[in-house]
Amino acid sequence: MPKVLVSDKLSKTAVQIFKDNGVEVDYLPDLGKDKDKLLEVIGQYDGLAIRSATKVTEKIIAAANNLKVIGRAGIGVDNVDIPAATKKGIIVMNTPFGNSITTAEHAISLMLSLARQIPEADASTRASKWEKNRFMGVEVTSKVLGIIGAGNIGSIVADRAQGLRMKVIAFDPFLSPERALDLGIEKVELDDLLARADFITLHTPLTEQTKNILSREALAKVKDGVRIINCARGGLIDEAALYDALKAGKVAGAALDVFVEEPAVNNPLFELPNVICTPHLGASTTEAQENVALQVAEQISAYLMTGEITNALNFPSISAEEAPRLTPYVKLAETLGSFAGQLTDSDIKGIRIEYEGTVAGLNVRPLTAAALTGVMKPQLQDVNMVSAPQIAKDRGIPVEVITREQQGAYESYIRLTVVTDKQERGVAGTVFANGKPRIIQVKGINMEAELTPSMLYVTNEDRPGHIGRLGTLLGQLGVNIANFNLGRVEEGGDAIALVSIDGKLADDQLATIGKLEGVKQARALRF
Ligand SMILES: NC(=O)c1ccc[n+]([C@@H]2O[C@H](COP(=O)([O-])OP(=O)(O)OC[C@H]3O[C@@H](n4cnc5c(N)ncnc54)[C@H](O)[C@@H]3O)[C@@H](O)[C@H]2O)c1
Ligand SMILES: O=C(O)CC[C@@H](O)C(=O)O
Repeated sequence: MPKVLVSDKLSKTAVQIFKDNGVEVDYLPDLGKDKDKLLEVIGQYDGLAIRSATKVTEKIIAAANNLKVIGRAGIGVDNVDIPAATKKGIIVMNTPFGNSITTAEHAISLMLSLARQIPEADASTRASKWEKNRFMGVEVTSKVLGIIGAGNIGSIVADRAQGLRMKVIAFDPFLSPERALDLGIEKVELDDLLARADFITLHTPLTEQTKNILSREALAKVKDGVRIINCARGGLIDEAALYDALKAGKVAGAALDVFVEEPAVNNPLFELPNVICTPHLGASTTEAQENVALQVAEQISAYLMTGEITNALNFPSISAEEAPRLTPYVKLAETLGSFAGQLTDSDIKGIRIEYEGTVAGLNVRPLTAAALTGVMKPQLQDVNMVSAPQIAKDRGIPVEVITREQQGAYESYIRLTVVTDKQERGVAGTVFANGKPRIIQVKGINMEAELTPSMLYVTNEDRPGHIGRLGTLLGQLGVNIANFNLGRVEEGGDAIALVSIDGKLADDQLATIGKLEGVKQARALRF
């Protein structure tokens, strides 16, 4: 039974879902904050469910020898070292929609709080000051709201702001004009947004491009008296520059849910009266926390129990319907890769994978990942479908994928070609009705062979007596033949024998076979 650790404070709904799905679960909501303890125990788990407190660093991942999946109950995965997880073959998934409405509502709440200085007015009233003249607010109706990042949350904010009769403009290089039209918002450049917005709200992830998107220079370009809201990530605004702009009155107010350093305890911005702060509460509603806990537990369970992949950030999704249809082809692709990988000694210059017929209509990305796994496994023990594409990329191995409709006799087949300096070696296979992979062609030579755990691969010249000599030699070596498959280019040309044998060939047995008259190459293959 797979075992999952919940190391952050997730709704207990998650625990019940894991149990209902047959997954063992340890709910230790404070463990994530204790790096040393986490390092000590992580090796026991197949899955890890987190929010933002657990930092899944390279060191934690290195110690996570059984870990297959990390699930973030939320959106941002900046607390997970995704490249390290990918290299180790660990799926990283999030729940991209579960807290979007809640976060958008928090942004709107902060905007209205800024407009009417609600926190300060509240504090003053409780202090028995009744400062009715001090708190003069602004209306939001007809004001321009500038949204930076119009994705899931940004577009919900746009919708709610339109309900408040605001004019919404957005800067998002990935927002298509059609989508902007659908949302009823005006797509603008950043400088235009800075110059026109009465309120600016940020909804992008923190990336190299978005870091300090509200920099000192950008803040110098804003409309005087703008109000800024950040419910996305600390680091999108240059906090020192914001401090100066607030002090100078260039920015009338800022409402911040997120900070460069979190937990934020000594942030200079706290001194300013025109700043409203919340402690990263964007996703903190009962509804959102139920949603994300439920989703992450379902997603992790599905992956561990059935191989279904949803919302993975480092692997293509595989739906519950697709998973059973893909399984035999995953096996075929990995087997073809393994076949070619075991026969490849020199540097790989490229890999070509052709999908023809029905298989070409499936989601071929997992199949390609499986084929690459097969090719690389003989050289690298720790490679799997998650890490293989990245490893191929890191090693500069170009991977070409071709899909086409059925042209030949087979309803479906996959051909994998490994290109080296010396040659191109192609191997093709299909899946028969029993779901088992079968080889149908090797190096352009047609043959039909089922792949069994232990095989002998021999290339030779097609000469009379060769098969007899090979059979006799195997008998003399005490090797039992389970199946003998043959193919040749033409009479007297290159030929291949693919022999299923019982047990494993020893090195000296293989060397003896290699010396047999007419044999060009002899290899032991394991599947
Ligand atoms: N405060 C919280 O508790 C809380 C809760 C949920 C999400 N978040 C954060 O909110 C942010 C947005 O989440 P989302 O679900 O809307 O993400 P999303 O991926 O749906 O949307 C992000 C948008 O940003 C845009 N973008 C990317 N780079 C950009 C750039 N350089 N300039 C302008 N736009 C750019 C993208 O095109 C996309 O449309 C994330 O950082 C997420 O972590 C915070
Ligand atoms: O888990 C949380 O409270 C915050 C989540 C939020 O930052 C997110 O990116 O989803």
